[in-house]
Amino acid sequence: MTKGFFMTLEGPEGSGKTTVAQQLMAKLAERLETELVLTREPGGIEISEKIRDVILDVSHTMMDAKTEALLYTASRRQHLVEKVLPALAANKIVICDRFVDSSLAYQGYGRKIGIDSVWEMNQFAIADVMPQITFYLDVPIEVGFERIFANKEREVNRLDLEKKRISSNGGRRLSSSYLSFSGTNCCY
Ligand SMILES: Nc1ncnc2c1ncn2[C@@H]1O[C@H](COP(=O)(O)OP(=O)(O)OP(=O)(O)O)[C@@H](O)[C@H]1O
Ligand SMILES: Cc1cn([C@H]2C[C@H](O)[C@@H](COP(=O)(O)O)O2)c(=O)[nH]c1=O
Repeated sequence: MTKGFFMTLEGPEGSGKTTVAQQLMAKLAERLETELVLTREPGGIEISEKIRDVILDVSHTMMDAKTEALLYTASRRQHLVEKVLPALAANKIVICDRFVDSSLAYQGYGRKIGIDSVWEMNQFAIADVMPQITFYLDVPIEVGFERIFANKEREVNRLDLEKKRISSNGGRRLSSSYLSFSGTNCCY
């Protein structure tokens, strides 16, 4: 049985998840004694950051959609057991930039693998561990991409290059896919 509190941020690239996560962290730290952990997916720990590098490498244009989905899931599993679950067991508040909803939206809908298949694959990794609350930053995909491409310091990754070609229709599909599986604990 986990203790602590697990919250996640979701939304398209450039929607402001990292910015909001840092602000949330600062506000909570002002008000609470509880220890806070700010982390991200894919990544957050050494093994998962290495998996992130493999996924986002611009030279990996041959990557199969299911391979990509499995890599996100493997990264999630390791991050969960090595960082998130121990923090929750120690009664900490964990704020995570992306979690399983990203896989449902990007791999399930975006890559057309299917929500049920991606959910099933992720169950093997997360075994019913879900956030108590998810904040969805509802920013149009085009606005998010304008922001990130305006930031010359941000390294452009394989997925950014792909999405530069995404039409506004593709963006709307991603947003509506997030909304389609939002649960009662989600602040979308
Ligand atoms: N409310 C906002 N209005 C305008 N620009 C913003 C806002 N919030 C964040 N930004 C800017 O947009 C860019 C992306 O923000 P941020 O990194 O927080 O988004 P993100 O959702 O975490 O992106 P990514 O998915 O690429 O990690 C940054 O340059 C940031 O300064
Ligand atoms: C967790 C997760 C992420 N993605 C995608 C979304 C982004 O394009 C990249 C990197 O994430 P960032 O927050 O923008 O730095 O990975 C995904 O497709 N599936 C996932 O499960």
